[in-house]
Amino acid sequence: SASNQNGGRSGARSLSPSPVSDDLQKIDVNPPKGTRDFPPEDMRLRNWLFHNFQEVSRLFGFEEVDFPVLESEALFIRKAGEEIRDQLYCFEDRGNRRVALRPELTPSLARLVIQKGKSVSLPLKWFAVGQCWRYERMTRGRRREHYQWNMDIIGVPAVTAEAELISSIITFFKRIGITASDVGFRISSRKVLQEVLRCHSIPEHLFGKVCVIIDKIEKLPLDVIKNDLKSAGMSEAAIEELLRVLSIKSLTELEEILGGAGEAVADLKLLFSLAEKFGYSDWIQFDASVVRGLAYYTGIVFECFDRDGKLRAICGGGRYDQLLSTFGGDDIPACGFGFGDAVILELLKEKGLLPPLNHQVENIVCALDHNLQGAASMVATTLRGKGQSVDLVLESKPLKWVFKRAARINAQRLILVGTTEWQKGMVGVKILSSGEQYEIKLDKLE
Ligand SMILES: CC(=O)Nc1cnc2ccccc2c1
Repeated sequence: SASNQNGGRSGARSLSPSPVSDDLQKIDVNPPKGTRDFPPEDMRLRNWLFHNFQEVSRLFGFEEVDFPVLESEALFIRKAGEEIRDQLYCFEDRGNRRVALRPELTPSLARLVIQKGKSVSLPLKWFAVGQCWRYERMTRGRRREHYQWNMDIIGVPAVTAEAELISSIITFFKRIGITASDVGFRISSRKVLQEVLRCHSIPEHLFGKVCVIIDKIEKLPLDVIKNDLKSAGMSEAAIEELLRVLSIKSLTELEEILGGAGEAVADLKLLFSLAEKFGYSDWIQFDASVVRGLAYYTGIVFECFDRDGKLRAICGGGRYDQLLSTFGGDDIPACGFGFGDAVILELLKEKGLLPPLNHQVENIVCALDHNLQGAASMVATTLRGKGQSVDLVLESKPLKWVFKRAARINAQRLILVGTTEWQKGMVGVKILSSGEQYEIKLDKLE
């Protein structure tokens, strides 16, 4: 039946109040505090970055997984005084459930592994790229969300897993033009701390909390660190020994202090020898002061830093052999890393390595007469059927407008549908880079 544009409701529509008139105030067009929109130029850069994350994950044989951004708050409640806990974006939902926007991906991954149980065979090599959230008082003006690339190997106790993960990150860096003179990895093992704490018979349950305190050693004054360690239950002697061990800068020295029998030294020696075989020795260094700020790491920990020292850690990770069992799962070893989308872009900007990305379209199709709009749609559909991208001009516009739009969208070709040509089943083609112009039968167009 003939109906007007809006389905015959025009009469009714003009009578009902327009939504804006209810209250004249304009909505805030900016995104919520600490969050970002991704307009096309930013989305192109994000897609380029994520494509590289995904390509490297593919090269390493990892499978992609994803989880809800909303999780039970319980997944992230750890009593080790972590910053990530203080800033949890949590709330009570309409069903009175305590929920949180995930601040990281690893707990969700652990949850899914446990949920899958025996139905998956180990080892698992899973990756995810997901948005993570924190709620910070905007006093610090920092972002409340970022995207993280995570790679995890579940079910491999040997440090061959950590060596593989570090290799994947270096593969990523090489793909985007970052070299070993731009960044490096500081590597240590929390088993170093563990052995010191055991020597001073510090109870195991303090381990996570001590690590979280130590992780702040570069950010807080030493006496504050010492006080926190004391109130965490460490003796003066234990604190002194711990701080001394943390200042060790070589594996040889570490072996002298801890002896060659411990797992810490053995793990690190094996990791560094594997690095040699992978060919990335000049990307890594031992640094006993690296602990990372997440309570659940139990072994090797690493973080990537920019050698100019201008930026925060680019990425970080480590072994978390107890996380699954703390969630009630089996005692399954695991290790992984998180790689945020913010610092890496700052580094690429610094290095002049941001890729030039612009919007491209192969064809812009335009009817030269409003009676040929249908014909133009057929031409667009034919080209799209051949895998060609088409920006179809949807209203009758002066040619000047069409050329301007063609330039703005970086069209390679202008396809003109004119009456005389169309009667011969032909269209006009203009190659916009060369200006070359010709007519062609539609089915010859590709
Ligand atoms: C540099 C940056 O944006 N960091 C950042 C931003 N948002 C987050 C959100 C959750 C957890 C960590 C986060 C870290």
